Amino acid sequence: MQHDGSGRIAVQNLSKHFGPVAAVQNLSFTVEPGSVTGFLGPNGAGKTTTLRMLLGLVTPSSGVATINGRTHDQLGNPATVVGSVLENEGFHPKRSALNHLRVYAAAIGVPDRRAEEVLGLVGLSSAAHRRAGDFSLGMRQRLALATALLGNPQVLVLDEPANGLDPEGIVWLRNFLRAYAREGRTVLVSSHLLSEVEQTIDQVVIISAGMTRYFGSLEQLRQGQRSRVLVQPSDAGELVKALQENGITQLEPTQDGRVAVSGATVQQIGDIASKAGVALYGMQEERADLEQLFFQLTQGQYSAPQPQYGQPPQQGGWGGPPSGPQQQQQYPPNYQQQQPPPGHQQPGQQGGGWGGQG
Ligand SMILES: Nc1ncnc2c1ncn2[C@@H]1O[C@H](COP(=O)(O)OP(=O)(O)OP(=O)(O)O)[C@@H](O)[C@H]1O
Repeated sequence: MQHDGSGRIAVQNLSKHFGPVAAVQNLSFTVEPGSVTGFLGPNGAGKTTTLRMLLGLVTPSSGVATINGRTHDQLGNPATVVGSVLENEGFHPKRSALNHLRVYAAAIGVPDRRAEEVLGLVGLSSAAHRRAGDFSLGMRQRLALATALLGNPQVLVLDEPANGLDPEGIVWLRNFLRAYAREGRTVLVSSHLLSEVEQTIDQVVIISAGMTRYFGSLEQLRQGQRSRVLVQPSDAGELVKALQENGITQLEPTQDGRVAVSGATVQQIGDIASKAGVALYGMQEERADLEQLFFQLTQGQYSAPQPQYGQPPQQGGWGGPPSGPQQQQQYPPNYQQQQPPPGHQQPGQQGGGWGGQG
């Protein structure tokens, strides 16, 4: 069947329920060719389920996931459009790497010589005649990637590809994926660790509890990092009151007894404290790194957010009622970017993981 050849992945209002478990809830995002997109979320966020729906392995409860404007079953010979490596894919342990690839090459109708080519692409030529059962985890991942590449696909979907790779392997994979994307192809890489893929990806889709939390460029996410000031006052209650009276309301107690103030400069805080007669014993500016931000965006899946000042006091005024764990994160508000940046205006998409094209 014809498809539009765009290389675009589109996920639109995708949901999947397993009995009472809402694994994926109304996810929408798009992944464009020419860049590496990270598909990020904590364990159990719904990444694998989303990727499996994209790859035609799980039927959505509602919504649709397409590649080139088509669902997986409409792609004709899918291995020539999308190569994937999903978790826990096995190889016949006694078969050599080359023979494994030849079997798959025959299955998708590509010539035998392609098996040798892809072994070279993933740096496994010297192990071509070794049994896959004797491979290390890193080598098995390379072999899975080689399998995914057999059909020379326009789209590559990898589930947690860095698992089992040594540092050298991670650098190699990073360079490989970036070069692949530079050829105008689409690369979607899932991970539960932002730090693991931060240097590889340009775009990012962040999900938590089956819902989209952020979707856009990594650069934009970086620029939006919120800084805060950690203040050690003589009287926390008085300082909080004074700041709130001056319209500064993003205040949280820290575990070490300080007050974390967002949305105000050191100078503003100092001036307000001084006018209120509150002595300050120290102020420290803290800039959230990307990993902290990722955690903030996704932590609602398992734990209640940090307590905040300002709402009906509890526990001596140190704990306002947090938003519930399943709510969209409130921090920072502009990160709930359901509106993608320019070039990402299409409704929904998602991607997959390490899935050797079977
Ligand atoms: N076949 C299934 N039957 C029942 N529940 C399932 C099934 N597959 C996934 N789930 C549930 O759906 C939710 C999302 O799981 P999923 O594997 O998609 O998350 P994930 O983000 O890929 O997590 P991880 O990083 O741990 O692989 C989890 O609560 C999981 O237990």
